[in-house]
Amino acid sequence: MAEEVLSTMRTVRSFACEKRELKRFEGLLSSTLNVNRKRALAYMGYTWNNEFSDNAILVAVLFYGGHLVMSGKMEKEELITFLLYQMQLGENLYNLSYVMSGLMEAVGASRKVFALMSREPHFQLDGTQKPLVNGNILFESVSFTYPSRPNNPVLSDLTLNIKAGETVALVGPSGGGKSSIVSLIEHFYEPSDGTVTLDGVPIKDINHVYYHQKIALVAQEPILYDGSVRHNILYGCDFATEDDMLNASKMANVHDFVSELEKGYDTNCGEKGVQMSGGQKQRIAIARALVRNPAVLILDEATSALDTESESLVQQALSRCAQERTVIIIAHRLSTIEKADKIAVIVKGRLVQTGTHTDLMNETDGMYYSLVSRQLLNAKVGDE
Ligand SMILES: Nc1ncnc2c1ncn2[C@@H]1O[C@H](COP(=O)(O)OP(=O)(O)OP(=O)(O)O)[C@@H](O)[C@H]1O
Repeated sequence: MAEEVLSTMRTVRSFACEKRELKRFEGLLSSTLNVNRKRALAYMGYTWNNEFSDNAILVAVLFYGGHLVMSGKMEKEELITFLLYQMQLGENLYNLSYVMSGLMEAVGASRKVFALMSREPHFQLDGTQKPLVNGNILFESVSFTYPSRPNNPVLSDLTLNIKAGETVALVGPSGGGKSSIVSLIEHFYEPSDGTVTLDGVPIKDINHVYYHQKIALVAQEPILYDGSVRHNILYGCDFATEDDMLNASKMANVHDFVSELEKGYDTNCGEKGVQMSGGQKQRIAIARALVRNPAVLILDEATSALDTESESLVQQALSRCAQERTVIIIAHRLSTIEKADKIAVIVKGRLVQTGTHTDLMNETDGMYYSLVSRQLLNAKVGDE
């Protein structure tokens, strides 16, 4: 709990929840204290019992042994020998109980570790194929349900063909399943039904490392690591040169702001990128995706944290690099996807419309038309 709260300190402070979190922490500490108190009591009982039995046995042995010696049934040397053996045995049993309690503690703690170690993943990343990638992605009658919510189907019988070199935008109401489509393309999950293929090869059969060199994702919430800007851009891309990194940075509009920093590309981004602004994080994440020169580029709300000027610069850069590759864009601001080759409207896990912006705007009773009209209306009301 302490780790979670410390790493989200800004949220805690901005909602003035310090005292509440402190209380929660105290609550957890006092339950730990209760367990420790019980343990101390049990240990005290055990030690008293042990010492009492030890002394009781000694008294009994001395009493009965003394009686045997005095009545001539036993030699006094034999009694002393017996006493010495008995004391040694007692000590060893005492030590054995210590070892046993340590052992029991270790068994309790290791149960979780072994459960994790023997956990079988839902699917193996054991694909071996390394096909030549052009960037055709095909969803064939795909249905999908998250394993944690088996009764909540997210995609139903979805067929979507994304041709190589096309820029395809996924739009639709929030919660419709757009990011889930991206998760399936990224092979974070496997569909419950149907197949997802890249250039005709089911993605589960493609080598994991090879596949992710060809497909790059800029996620909704870009995650940066504690390390330099260079380290973050080149993450998992050992084959890229310094020039590749500079090119990608220029394309993603990172170069200008990094050049103004004292340490340039060696500037630290901080844990989870906390020392960068939201827009800078997104641009670094875009550079990280571009540096590997992917055949398929996925942008999940990738420019949502940018101001209008940076957004248009990044959009220009993205449309420049979109010419040579397949691009899949999810954007809520529909103005950013007007130029896409194809727009797929996803509602409640189903594909309800596909076509270009012009085609879909002609279908005045369609979902896309109403989404665009609503956004235009909101923008107008905002302006007024
Ligand atoms: N990891 C998860 N586990 C269980 N259910 C999830 C998970 N991620 C998303 N969902 C559910 O799947 C449905 C589709 O979510 P998804 O994120 O794909 O929608 P979306 O169209 O991308 O939404 P948005 O536009 O708001 O990002 C939602 O009902 C959501 O609650």
